[in-house]
Amino acid sequence: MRKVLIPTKLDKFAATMLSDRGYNVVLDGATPLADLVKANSDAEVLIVRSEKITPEIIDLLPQLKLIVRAGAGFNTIDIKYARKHDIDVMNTPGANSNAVAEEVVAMMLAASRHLIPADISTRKGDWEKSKFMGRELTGKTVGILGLGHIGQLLVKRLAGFEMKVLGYDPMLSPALADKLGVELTTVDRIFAESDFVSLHIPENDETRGMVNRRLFEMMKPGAMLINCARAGILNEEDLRAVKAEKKIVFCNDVYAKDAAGEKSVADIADIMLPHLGANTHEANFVAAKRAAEQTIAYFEQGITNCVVNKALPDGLDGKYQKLAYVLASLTNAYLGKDNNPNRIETSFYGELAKYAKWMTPPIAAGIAAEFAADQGPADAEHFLAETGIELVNREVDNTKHYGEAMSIDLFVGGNLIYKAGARGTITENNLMISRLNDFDQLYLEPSGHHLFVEYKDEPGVIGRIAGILGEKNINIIDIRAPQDLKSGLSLTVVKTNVEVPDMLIQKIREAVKASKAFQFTYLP
Ligand SMILES: NC(=O)c1ccc[n+]([C@@H]2O[C@H](COP(=O)([O-])OP(=O)(O)OC[C@H]3O[C@@H](n4cnc5c(N)ncnc54)[C@H](O)[C@@H]3O)[C@@H](O)[C@H]2O)c1
Ligand SMILES: O=C(O)[C@H](O)COP(=O)(O)O
Repeated sequence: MRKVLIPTKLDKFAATMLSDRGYNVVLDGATPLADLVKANSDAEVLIVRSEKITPEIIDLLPQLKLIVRAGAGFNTIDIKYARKHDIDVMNTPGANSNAVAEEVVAMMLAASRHLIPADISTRKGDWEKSKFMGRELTGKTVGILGLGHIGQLLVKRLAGFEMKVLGYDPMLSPALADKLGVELTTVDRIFAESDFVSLHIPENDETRGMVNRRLFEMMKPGAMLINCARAGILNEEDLRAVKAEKKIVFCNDVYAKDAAGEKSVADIADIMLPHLGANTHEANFVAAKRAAEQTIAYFEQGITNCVVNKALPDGLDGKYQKLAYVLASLTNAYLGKDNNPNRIETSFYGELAKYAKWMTPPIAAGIAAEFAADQGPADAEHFLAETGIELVNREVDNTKHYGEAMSIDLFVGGNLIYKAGARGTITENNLMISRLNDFDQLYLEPSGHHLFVEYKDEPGVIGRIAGILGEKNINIIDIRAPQDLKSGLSLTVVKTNVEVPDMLIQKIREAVKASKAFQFTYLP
């Protein structure tokens, strides 16, 4: 009988459902986690909420196969360490999102109408009506960073207030944004134009500290900032530095540690709650039910679609997987949408060679939008085989001294082979593309919008490209122009402040007789 340990205050429904199915369940939300784990070292499943699951805790459970986070955020679980020990980690996406969306609306209203201080004052016997002059939500602008389960529901819950909704989420399609009534825009514009900014992104290596002074300084005076996501995404010191001057109203639900005691944000938070976002009977029940259902489906049907650490080998910097994605997607764009690759050849130099299989998911995602990069290597290999794409990992020559670099080449066709390829590495902690096709020494940082123009080398071409962009007020941030001496071709890569419209690309193509002209925008 598999043992399931639930060392948290989770609705009893999970324990009942699993016991009925024949699992041996220990549910105890009172005993300290370490004690409980030591007393149940034969557990194969751990179902948790925000408890910190460290390598020490994992080491105490030698038979552990699955950790289920009954909730959304899994930043409290060492998912890489779990992967190293072949332990899958899953969350229960969307199970508590309505509770959080409603909490955000409650905070917006409570802070706008001073409900908490007004209650305290009136209870005391004071009558401070003019002190508590409020503001209305209706007709104002709300900016939402992260439009996943919670962000999208928040848009729906706010519909009655007829607000203008600005949003930023690289994974939200323009079509869905349109349907929701969200104007997709930049993070900067969200902070500059919103009366209310609500954060709904996960905490990870990319988002930690991203909400910082630069953004706070852009905020409108008196605007409200709501953090019901994670403490780590916001730089508290930066907020402290500008809060008074900008009169930012700050509502907060999340802390570095979920525990009693003084809170460092106490001096800057206008409302602070003890991580109440998911704390409703309804959300607790749904999260419990989903955790139990997913556990049963995992062991009895092999269903792993909610596993969040499939593509995470211990010891590999995740930036290399992002690089693999960037190289594959850029190379695929170089081929053009009418040329689908049927063979991928890869070279992994230096230490990267031992992580080759872990690059397959981001490569597959880079060439096929329908494949999600967080799937595991086996899923990716299966997907490529099903799609008819051969994957070849080449022997590499490490005497080239490329360091930790990778090349990805895509091939189209049978007899008449058409190919595109790129090589890249990480330098000074940034992604860098060093070769595109046979254009060497490119040294391009893949971020923002790039226009690629390939043409037979002749003087004056870069000037003509710059002139056409300038006529339309498109600003050039950077230009690279390597040559391929063998073919006599040149490549001009222009980084622009905005996307270059198709019509302008066509004009450039004709003006410089380009063999190739396309624009590419990298995901952040
Ligand atoms: N206060 C609470 O009790 C509570 C409850 C649930 C979730 N949360 C937190 O809220 C977060 C979001 O929850 P969710 O259920 O909506 O998760 P989700 O995974 O459905 O949505 C997160 C969204 O953020 C987007 N995103 C990731 N990085 C981004 C970036 N740099 N910029 C913009 N968008 C980015 C993703 O594309 C995704 O759409 C969780 O990770 C968790 O930390 C807090
Ligand atoms: O990420 C989540 O799901 C929330 O932060 C809820 O956390 P909790 O289950 O500890 O309340």
